[in-house]
Amino acid sequence: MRPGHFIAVEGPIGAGKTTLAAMLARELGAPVVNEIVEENPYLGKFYQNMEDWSFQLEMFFLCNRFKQLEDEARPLLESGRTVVADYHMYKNLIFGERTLNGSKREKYRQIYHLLMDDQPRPDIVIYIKADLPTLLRRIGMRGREIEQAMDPGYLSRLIEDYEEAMPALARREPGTAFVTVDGGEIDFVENPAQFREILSQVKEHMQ
Ligand SMILES: Nc1ncnc2c1ncn2[C@@H]1O[C@H](COP(=O)(O)OP(=O)(O)OP(=O)(O)O)[C@@H](O)[C@H]1O
Ligand SMILES: Nc1nc(=O)c2ncn([C@H]3C[C@H](O)[C@@H](CO)O3)c2[nH]1
Repeated sequence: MRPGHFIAVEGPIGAGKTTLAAMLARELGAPVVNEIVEENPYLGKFYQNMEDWSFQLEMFFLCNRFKQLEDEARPLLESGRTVVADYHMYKNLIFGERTLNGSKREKYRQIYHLLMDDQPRPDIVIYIKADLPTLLRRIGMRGREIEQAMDPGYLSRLIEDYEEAMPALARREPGTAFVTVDGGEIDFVENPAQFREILSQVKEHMQ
């Protein structure tokens, strides 16, 4: 059987990852792995006081993603299915490097490698980039209460972090296909032709 593909959608907060992952999964008849948001006990506290809560929050995301990759994605991929995820494991490092300092950052890096180095890695990554006004508008529209306290400066730094991290990931994993979507320009929700264009690029990499 042709082995399944592991497709990850990435980008800064509110870029449209979950939305695009669901649309792609539907078209490809693939199961989707979504990161856990609602049951996260630290996210609201973190947006009110990042310094106090960053380590707990990053560890929570890391452990949840480890469990999902291990328990959900791996068995599906091993059975030959294609899987779509609304995150790439590398996201943990992007956020961890931004929110953690000193010895906590170093400990977190070590735990990241311990947990993630032997996890299945996506072979197709879709990077949705978007500018600050677009992200702020979407986060506002989505209206998750806890996110309304988010510092726009944090979001703006994350946009820059992603702009550095995605090419770095591409260099580190030359076998991985990257599709970049300009989320400020391309509207895959409102414009079906633009969604089909993304889908056809993904399908090309699945040949
Ligand atoms: N291309 C788009 N056009 C219009 N609205 C969009 C578009 N993409 C996403 N949205 C809307 O923007 C909001 C954020 O989208 P979504 O939840 O998919 O982002 P995300 O990247 O998964 O966010 P997070 O980083 O918080 O997980 C949602 O309300 C969604 O309906
Ligand atoms: N600090 C931090 N580290 C992560 O690994 C991480 N992954 C997601 N998020 C935040 C963004 C959205 O508010 C919300 C949903 O994506 O959770 C994160 N925050």
